[in-house]
Amino acid sequence: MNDATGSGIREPWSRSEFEAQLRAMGRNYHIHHPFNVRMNAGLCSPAQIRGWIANRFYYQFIIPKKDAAILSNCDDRATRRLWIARILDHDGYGDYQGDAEGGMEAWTRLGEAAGIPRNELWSLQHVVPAVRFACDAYVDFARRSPWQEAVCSSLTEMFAPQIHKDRLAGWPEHYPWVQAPGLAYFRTRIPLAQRDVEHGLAVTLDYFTTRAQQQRALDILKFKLDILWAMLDAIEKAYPE
Ligand SMILES: O=C(O)c1cc(C(=O)O)c2c(n1)C(=O)C(=O)c1cc(C(=O)O)[nH]c1-2
Repeated sequence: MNDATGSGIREPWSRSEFEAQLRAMGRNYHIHHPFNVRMNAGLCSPAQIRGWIANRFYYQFIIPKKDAAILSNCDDRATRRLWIARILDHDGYGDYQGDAEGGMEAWTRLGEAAGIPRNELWSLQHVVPAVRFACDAYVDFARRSPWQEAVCSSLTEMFAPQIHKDRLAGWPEHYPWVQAPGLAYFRTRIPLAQRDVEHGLAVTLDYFTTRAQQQRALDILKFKLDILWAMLDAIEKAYPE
């Protein structure tokens, strides 16, 4: 314990030590979940892959609502100008800005490439209750919390590039029945996640400055890691081997 004052109040971590503490939380990332490990090793059945795609779609479905909740709570114009890109990344741009299709469309293509018709995916009929509860908890947290805390909760994306790279590397060999163009979502997310993390980390390192606040940031990140973990627990149970 670093208690320089002798008062029981711990010194804050330096910026780089705080970042290292946040990054160390990657040990709890769903990349280590048994279902993901099996998926990555090529051991999932087509029904399990389809079940994962259809359920993970609900995460895609709530992300723009989560980001809109953060925007609605954010008083800082400079942050809003950057944050709004996240909504457009997922929803696409509409006719005004040139009609970029966005991540939800790319995920829909992934579903189609794996044999899930568009309407079936969007009907959410395959989404199991615990996946819905877990994702809804993320939106709820973003609605009720100071926007900087909600920004901090997005930092699981620090660990996402590797999980996307693993899928790009493994799926063509393990799951050749998933048509290759369907994997585009994973490719496009890598640079976007890196960009998002750069911004999210800057907000987090600036906002959580006392040791108690830094500890709170770690708790928030754990809460979000638990959401992703709980989703895979539920998917694993719904689609047994
Ligand atoms: O496939 C994954 O494992 C994974 C994880 C995460 C994440 O770590 O939160 C995101 C994504 N994908 C993703 O595609 C995405 O757009 C995304 C946005 C966010 C967020 O919290 O705002 N996380 C993630």
